[in-house]
Amino acid sequence: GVTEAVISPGSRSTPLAMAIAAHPKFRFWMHIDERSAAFFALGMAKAKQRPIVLVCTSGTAAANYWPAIVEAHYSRVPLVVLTADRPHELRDVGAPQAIDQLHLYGRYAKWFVDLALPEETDAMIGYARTMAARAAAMAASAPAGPVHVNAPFREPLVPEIDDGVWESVRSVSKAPQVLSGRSMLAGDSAAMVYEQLAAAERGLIVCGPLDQPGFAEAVTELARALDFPILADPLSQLRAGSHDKTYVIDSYDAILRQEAAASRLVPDVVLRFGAMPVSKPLFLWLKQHRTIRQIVVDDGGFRDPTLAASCFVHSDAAAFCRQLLGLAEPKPRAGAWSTVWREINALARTVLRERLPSDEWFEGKVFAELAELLPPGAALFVGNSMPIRDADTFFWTNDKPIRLLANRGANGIDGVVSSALGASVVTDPLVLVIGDLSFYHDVNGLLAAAMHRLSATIILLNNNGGGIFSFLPQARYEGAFETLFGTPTGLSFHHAVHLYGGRYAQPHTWEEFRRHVSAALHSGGLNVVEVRTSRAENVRMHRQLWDEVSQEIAKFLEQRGTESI
Ligand SMILES: Cc1ncc(C[n+]2csc(CCOP(=O)(O)OP(=O)(O)O)c2C)c(N)n1
Ligand SMILES: C=C(O[C@H]1C=C[C@H](C(=O)CCC(=O)O)[C@@H](C(=O)O)[C@@H]1O)C(=O)O
Ligand SMILES: [Mg+2]
Repeated sequence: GVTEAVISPGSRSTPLAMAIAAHPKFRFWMHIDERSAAFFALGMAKAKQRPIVLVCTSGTAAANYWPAIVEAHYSRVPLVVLTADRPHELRDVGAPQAIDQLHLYGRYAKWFVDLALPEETDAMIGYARTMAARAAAMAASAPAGPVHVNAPFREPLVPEIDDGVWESVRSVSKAPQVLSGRSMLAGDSAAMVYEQLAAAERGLIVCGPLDQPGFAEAVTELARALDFPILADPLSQLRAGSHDKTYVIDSYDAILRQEAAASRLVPDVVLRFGAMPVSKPLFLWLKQHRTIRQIVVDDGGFRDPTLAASCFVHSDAAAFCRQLLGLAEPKPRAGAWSTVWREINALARTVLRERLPSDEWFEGKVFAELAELLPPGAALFVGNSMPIRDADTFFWTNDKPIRLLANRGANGIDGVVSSALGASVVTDPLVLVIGDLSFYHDVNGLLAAAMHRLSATIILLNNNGGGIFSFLPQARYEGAFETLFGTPTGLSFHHAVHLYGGRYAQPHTWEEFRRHVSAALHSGGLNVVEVRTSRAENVRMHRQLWDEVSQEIAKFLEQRGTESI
């Protein structure tokens, strides 16, 4: 089932590149810069949810894959990394373009193999096929991630390809796991977890970054059965779509910044699916209240930075929801708990939406605008730093099926352009919202759009530096701040956009913004819409909105009286 590859040019990788080019079922994309190539493959694999092959030659070409492999490891994206290498006799003897590629990516690769040199015998061809199937299966198996296959070749490197070789390869499948009676693992997880959920008076479901078809329907049905509100991260795929959003809370980041609300809305139990959400107020709240019983459902590992989870369930998220639903007895709850969450959420969202500036530029407003502008079926790729946090606060629930993607494994500002362009191969139209330093960091990733005629609309939020640092304590150190943290570049990005054959626009009003984005969505190709903002103004407007939300919530709680919620 692996049929796509991203290949970077090299000589030692000739056998791999020519075999893939000749293979009747493979599609491949050439990418000259291996760092961008790896992020491009990452974005494609993230969107396809299937392993993508990377091919490069030996030397620092292979080393350039590193950042994307780290991101793939932490965001659980399947990659099969094929690095060509010198044969053993040319290793560590001063031969050209020979670096130590053994376990090059360390523990960031789920599996590593240094292949035997090729031999044209049935046994060795069988070995190669088994290694290929094993690599694909290891990359795809939960938790998914990158695998590294190091492939030494001797000269001559040009292969003689006989079309007869394309016979079916090995297959790998997985049967449902049945726990033995002697298993170290707890018994029937669903029954054990359901018992805790049913006993709770104040339950919450927290959905972190997850991208699993069917999960939104399953978890919202579970929320209704349990009468538990769902705190939905923008990357949980619960913010947009046709599923029931009655219980979906989308403004919890702003709500939990309000002390009175945060202290009165503490749950008894939290059932969390996937990684921790982006919201730092949510993370600090869960970490602070150690009485909350936290149950983490994940497809493996122990992702709990609060260090307070009492129970880990390794399972497919949607399947576990269905198991819990199978146990759920209709137990109508008074509804006060979920009602107050929904009322406060509606209040917070209304204040945020209504108090958005109508004329001034404000970075958060881009997400409120995109929720209206994006057509059903679009993908929204969100850059790290402020864009992902603004998506959390200002991309509210809506009924259009819009898929939200980001590189939240290691939260890097590198490779974001390339990852978005890789995803654009899978989902069209695709819009990327990215900051100026992140855009600068991977501007040469735009070559992929020119080389492969890709379509993507890039909304470049240019506040001339690292806007997020203005929200942090470092901002108080006037002297060093701009030099060490703001790092303004003063770059005019339209030159770069034109270098890669893109269309560039810089709107001066929100009406022009809407017109340029709509035109880009219809025209296809590479379009960059640059919005120039001020970091200082951005901080002021965020804080003003947070204050206004807090004041309105305080009034709401006062009206409700002091009774505990
Ligand atoms: C590869 C990498 N280098 C540095 C950082 C630290 N970092 C996080 S956000 C940020 C600034 C991002 O600036 P920009 O892309 O303009 O977004 P803004 O903060 O302005 O929204 C930096 C340097 C990082 N996360 N990843
Ligand atoms: C720039 C880096 O990332 C840090 C940026 C902001 C985070 C933060 O504290 C945001 C506060 C908020 O959302 O209210 C910070 C964090 O998550 O602790 C990130 O580390 C960096 O280089 O780390
Ligand atoms: Mg910036």
